[in-house]
Parts: sequence; structure tokens; C-alpha cells
Amino acid sequence: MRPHWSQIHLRPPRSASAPMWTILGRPVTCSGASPLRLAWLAPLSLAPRWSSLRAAHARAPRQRGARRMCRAAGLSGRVFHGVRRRFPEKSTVYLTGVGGPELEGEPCEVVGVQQSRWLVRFLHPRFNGQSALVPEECLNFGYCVRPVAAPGRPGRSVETNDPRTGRGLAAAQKIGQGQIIFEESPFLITTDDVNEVCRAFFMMTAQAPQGDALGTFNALSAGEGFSDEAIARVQEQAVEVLQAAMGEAPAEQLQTLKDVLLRWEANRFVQQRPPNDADDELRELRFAVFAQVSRLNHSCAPSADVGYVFQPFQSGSAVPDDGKSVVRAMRDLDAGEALEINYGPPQLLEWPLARRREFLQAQNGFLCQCRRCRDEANAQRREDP
Ligand SMILES: C[S@@+](CC[C@H](N)C(=O)[O-])C[C@H]1O[C@@H](n2cnc3c(N)ncnc32)[C@H](O)[C@@H]1O
Repeated sequence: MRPHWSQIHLRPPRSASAPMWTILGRPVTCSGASPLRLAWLAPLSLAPRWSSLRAAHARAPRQRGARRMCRAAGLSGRVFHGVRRRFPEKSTVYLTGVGGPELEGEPCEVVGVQQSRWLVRFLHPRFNGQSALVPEECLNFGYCVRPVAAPGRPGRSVETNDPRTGRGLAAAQKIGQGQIIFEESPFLITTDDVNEVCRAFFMMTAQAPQGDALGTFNALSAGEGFSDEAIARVQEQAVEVLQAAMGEAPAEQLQTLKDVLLRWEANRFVQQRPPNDADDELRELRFAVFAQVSRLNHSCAPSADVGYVFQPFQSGSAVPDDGKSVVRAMRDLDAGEALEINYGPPQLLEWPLARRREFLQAQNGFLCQCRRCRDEANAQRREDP
């Protein structure tokens, strides 16, 4: 019989060889490798419910201009479906309202779903890699760093460079309208909290050189065309993160975090499940960064489109490719034609030049230099010298 949550008291293991938790005062020993089935973690009576968790998230300080409603994105290669939520494999999640104050905010890695609970592995070394089963209302998503996988259907796109828009992609061959150009899973997924972005960066740094995520991230655009206003906002965020963590913002660390946040801002894609995906009750807003998709430039006359594949919700299972991004041709493309997407809402394509540029400057931090904008700006200058 399972003990009631109030009878469970969890303590960090006393030694590396004999990790120990106590239930009703009796020590429970488990091997670090196997999940600690007995010590399932039940919520405290005052644990926040779904609704309050959601409200708390909504109340959390948001970055100005953090949301780009425009760009759809994928999740990761393999996603676990829980009772009502999905977490990419190896997500870092934080415990909340479970096991007592010493476990509040404890970071764990998602391993899977069992018996309608999430199987998580404690990340802190004092837990010796032990696992626990946790009710899903006691988990908050933080970030996920994944190995960089080669995009599906290689050879259909090539890298390009343009002094106005930076590096980009072009069709490597003729591609028919509606055809898939490539598919890709992101290597970095975060919430819209800059602290989580910085934590993810430190995890990528710790994994290097084994992991390729750091190198891939550093090779992405650092928001080269960003306006002074956008740079000042990112600088403010980096100072806040450092002051909260260290009480000061030394110049070297400040520059590092500023670069990290600029890269993230320039390359993240908003991921949110469609509203009709009713099973996924907590439709959390997540940001995804890709090795290839993040190379797609914006155009006000786009040639490509990014969509994503969402598998039907199946509680308690892992689904490969759920949320994977799929890049398709919006029209027939010749070899060498630029692959460009619309970073804005669909109606942006109907707006006049000034409104489009204003929107992209405010939401994405750069002055649009796509062919259509340049042509229209030149035409206006000729008409109104
Ligand atoms: C997702 S990245 C695209 C790849 C990027 N050009 C690179 O060099 O890696 C977005 C960044 O590319 C640049 N960019 C994309 N589309 C642009 C456009 N239409 N006009 C000017 N800059 C653009 C901006 O610097 C933007 O922050």
C-alpha cells in the first residue's frame, strides 16, 4: 500500500554508496540506476493547482517584446506525453509543491511517464542520479538541450550569404510548390524566461565539447541587424540576470550573456500547440532554436513556410518526431532561389511597406531588407524624391 503523501519525508542521500530516502522514519535504499518506485512524490496539500500554476506563470515578469507570434516551430525529436502535458525527452523541469521546502525548485531531468506520473531524475549530484515519480502538477518546464541532429531530406538546400540579411538558405534544386524542403528538430527549447535561456547556455557549455549544441548555438546569427533599442533591452536583461545571480554584473560575463540573449532573440521560433489540441491542457509557450530552420531569413514575399507536426495526444507514452518542424515550398522554386519565410502574421503580407518595416523592427529588432521592401522603398524614393 502506498503511504499517504504526508507520511513521506524526503532527505538527500547520506552517502554516495547508500542513497537514502526515509518513509515514516524508515530509510529506503535504492540503486541509483533504477527508479525509486516507493518514493513517489505526492503534492503537498497546499500545492498549487493547475489554474494557479498557470496564473503564476502569467504573472511572472515577461520580457518586453519577447513574443513573436509569427514564427511556428517544432519541439524535439522525441516527446513524452503525460496526463495532460508533453515534455521533450531530457527536459530540465523544476519540482514545485512536492516533498517539502528542501525540494522546492529542485531541478530534474524528464525520463518518461509511468503510472500517470512523470519519472524524473534528480540533477544535483547529492541525489546520485536517483529518480522519482512525480504528479505532473508538481513540475514546471525550464529548458531542454538536445543533441544537434542532421535535418531530414538533406541536399535540397544550400547556405548563402547576403550583406543585407546575413547568412541564409537557398534551394539546391528545383522544388515544386508544397514539397518538403527539409525537416528538423530543435536543439534548444526554452520558456520565455531569460533565466532559463542563461541556464540552458551554461548546460550547453558544461556539455561541450561532447555535445555539439554550444558550437551550433554560437554559430548562429547574433542579431547583427538589431536596432540600438533592441540591444539596450537585451543588455538590461543580462544585467538583471547577473545581478540576481552574483549581486553584480562584471563586464566579461555581461558581454557573454548579452551575446547569448541576442542570439536567442534572433533565432528562436515560437512554439505553441494549436488551440484545438484540447488534450494538451497547459498550452505553454515555448521557444525553439534550430541549426537550419534558424538560418531562414524573413521576406515579405516568402518562398517557404515552416509548419510542425503534432501527433495525437496519448497519455503516458513517448512519441518520436512530435512537433518536428517541416519547411515547405510555397511556390515552384528554381535552384538558387532564396528560401525565405514570413516572420510576421499572415496579414503582414497585405500591409504597406512602412507598417511591415515598423512591425519587424519592433518585434524582430531589424529593418527589413527583403527584395520586396527594397523594391518598394526604391519606387517610393523615385516617386517622392
Ligand atoms: C533567424 S536569423 C536568420 C539567419 C541569419 N541571417 C544568419 O546570418 O544566421 C534572423 C536574423 O537574420 C537577419 N534577417 C533575417 N531576415 C532579414 C531581413 N529581411 N532583413 C534584414 N535582416 C534580416 C536579422 O539579423 C535577424 O535577426
